[in-house]
Amino acid sequence: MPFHNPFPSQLLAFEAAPATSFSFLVSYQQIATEEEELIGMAVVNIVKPPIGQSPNLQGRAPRRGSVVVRSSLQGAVVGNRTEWLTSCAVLSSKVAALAPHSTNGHLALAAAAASNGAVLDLDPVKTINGSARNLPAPLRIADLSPAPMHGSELRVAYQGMPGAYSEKASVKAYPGSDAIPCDQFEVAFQAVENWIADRAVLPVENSLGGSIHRNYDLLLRHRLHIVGEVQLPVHHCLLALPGVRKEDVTRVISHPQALAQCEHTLTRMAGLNAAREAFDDTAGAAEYVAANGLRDTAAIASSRAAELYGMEVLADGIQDDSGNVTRFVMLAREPIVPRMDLPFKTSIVFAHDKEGTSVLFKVLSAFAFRDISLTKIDSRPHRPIRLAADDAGSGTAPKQFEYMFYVDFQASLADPRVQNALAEVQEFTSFLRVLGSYPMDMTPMAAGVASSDSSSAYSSS
Ligand SMILES: O=C(O)C(=O)C[C@]1(C(=O)O)C=C[C@@H](O)C=C1
Repeated sequence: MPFHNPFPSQLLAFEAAPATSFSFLVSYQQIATEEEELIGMAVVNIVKPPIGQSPNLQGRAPRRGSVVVRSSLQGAVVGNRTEWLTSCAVLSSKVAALAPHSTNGHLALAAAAASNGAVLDLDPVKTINGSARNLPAPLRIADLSPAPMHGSELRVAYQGMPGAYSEKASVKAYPGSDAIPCDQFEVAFQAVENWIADRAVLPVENSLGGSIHRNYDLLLRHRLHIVGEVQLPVHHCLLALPGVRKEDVTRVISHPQALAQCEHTLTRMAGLNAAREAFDDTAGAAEYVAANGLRDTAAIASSRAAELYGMEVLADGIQDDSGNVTRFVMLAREPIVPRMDLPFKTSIVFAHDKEGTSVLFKVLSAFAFRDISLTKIDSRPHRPIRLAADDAGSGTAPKQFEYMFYVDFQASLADPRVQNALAEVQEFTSFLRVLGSYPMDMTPMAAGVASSDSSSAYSSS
């Protein structure tokens, strides 16, 4: 798999074939010398046993570096698709958490599997004194099969664990697809870039918390295209282990956006006096409380997370505003063909290297004079952002400027008004990139299906 390792350790990516097996790439480190040194990477393959059979009955002889075990997760492994995905995510996060602290990565991976019940094949990739990591892997017959073209086979990467709102958004965007959990936003981007997933669905803004800046930075750093949007009503619950009362809780953990969206309600909640602590994602917070048997900690997450991780709902609907909505974008390797017969939105980012506000005024005028409505404008302070390679080499890359401006407007790139406006904008700016032109999510907030990339067979409309 053509990976470079941007992270110091841990889980790098998932490759999901949930019907039969589940693979992910994990790196682990030697910390015995107190210096964190990468000692290996492994492709870990969890094999799903046939229903009703235990793993060691399927004729897979345990090989060197493999373990065949039966224990607590076995029931989930042979259960339905959701349980299978959940157990893959839980098991892989445990392996990723365990491996870096070991002086023997193989043993650590094996031990993690043994404690969770699965057949685990370790296929180590040499990294010490060897350069296997940098050599291209030989093509296999499976690599030549065409990319999946039907909704049921579409692989959609999202950040978080099963039960996260991003998972729900992925399912809303691409009904019938396989949702692939990723531990970080960057992993979801890489999963699409490396053909492990076909799409990524990532949150970009929330009606209470505002923009999710990390993803705007990543949009600029990577070369994926926005091919759709989906808006999801977010209904938060306060979850705790069965029998725990609000009075027992001293700590509430969740994704920072979720904590922000519930801040006032938590402060006013009778019987609750708890510190807040940030966690990677809402469902991950619930799983952490459950897995560690924490009776003094509650998590803010969805009711689905409560079901998945065996938690009880202490309080329901705790977001500060009942109209709490998060907007997600769908990302793909290729842009879609913009259309004029559907309500379309276009997202751009630009920068300028001139002093003052006149450039911004001129850019906005280019849209205003053509009656093009803006739906969002946001700015990010300039930091030394690593741009996608072809932006950096184009000669239009930003040099000295103070802000990157992100603008969404309600029109298609196929519209001549938009093409004229962008031609004008390019004259005032030192950097301009169209992030995508895509169908607007017109579904009523209560339920329904999003507008998705209309050029593909995955279209949900
Ligand atoms: O943690 C999750 O469940 C997520 O999907 C992430 C996220 C976010 O990043 O904003 C998504 C929707 C909610 O607004 C809260 C959290």
